[in-house]
Amino acid sequence: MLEKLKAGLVVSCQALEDEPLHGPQFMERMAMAAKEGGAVGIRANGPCDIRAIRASLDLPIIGINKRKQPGFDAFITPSMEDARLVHEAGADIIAIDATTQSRPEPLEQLIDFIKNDLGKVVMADVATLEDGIRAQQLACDVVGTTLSGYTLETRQRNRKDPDFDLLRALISTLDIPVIAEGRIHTPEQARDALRFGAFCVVVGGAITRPQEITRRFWEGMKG
Ligand SMILES: CC(=O)N[C@H](C=O)[C@@H](O)[C@H](O)[C@H](O)COP(=O)(O)O
Repeated sequence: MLEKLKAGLVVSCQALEDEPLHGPQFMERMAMAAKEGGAVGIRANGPCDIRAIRASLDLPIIGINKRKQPGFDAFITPSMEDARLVHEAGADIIAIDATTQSRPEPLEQLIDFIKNDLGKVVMADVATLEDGIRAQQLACDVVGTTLSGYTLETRQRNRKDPDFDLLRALISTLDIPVIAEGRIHTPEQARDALRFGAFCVVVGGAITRPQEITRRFWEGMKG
C-alpha cells in the first residue's frame, strides 16, 4: 500500500465543521479533482468524508479522525474507537498523533490495535525527532512531520514554512519511511522535500482550503 505513494503527491482533503467546505460531498469532489491533477493518495478526516471518498475513488486513503476530548491534547485519531471508525470507513492507512501530548489511551496499545486487530498500516504524526524514534520503536510503519508547530512543545517555533530541519533529522535517523507534511505551500518546497529523501509529500491547505489560498493572495497583494 505504501509503495503506491512513493515519491508522489498525497492531497489532504479536509474541512472541519467551522469551514465553508465542510461536508462529504465537497471533500469527495475535492479528492476527485486531486486525482485528476495527479495525486497518488488522499488524506481525509472523519468516517463520513472517508466513506464518501472511498466510494468513488480507488486511490489509497490515509484516514484520521480528529477528535478533541476534554482533558487531553492529542486530537488526531486519539483512541482505538477513533481508529476503528476510520478503518470501517475504508481507509488504507491510519494516521495517529504519536507525540508526547496527553492522550486517552496508551500509544503502544493504539498502535498494536491498528496493526494487529485492524490489520492496517500506521502512520505516526510526529512533532519532534524523539517522537519519531519512539514511533519506530513502537513498530509504526511510517512517520510524518504533520504535528511540528502544533504541540505545546513545538508551538513556539510558530513557523509559516515546512519544518525541513525535522524532516532531515528524521530521514537521517530512522529506518522507516518519512513523509513530509505540514505547511508545504509550493511545488518547489514539495520537490525539495523529495530531494531531502522524503518518501512522499502531503499537501493540504495550499490545494484544498480556498480560504487559506485567498488569504495568502490578499496578504501578498497588500505587500
Ligand atoms: C495540525 C493538523 O491538524 N494537521 C492536519 C492533519 O491532518 C491537517 O489540518 C493539515 O491540513 C494537514 O496536515 C496538511 O497540512 P497543510 O494543510 O499545512 O498542508
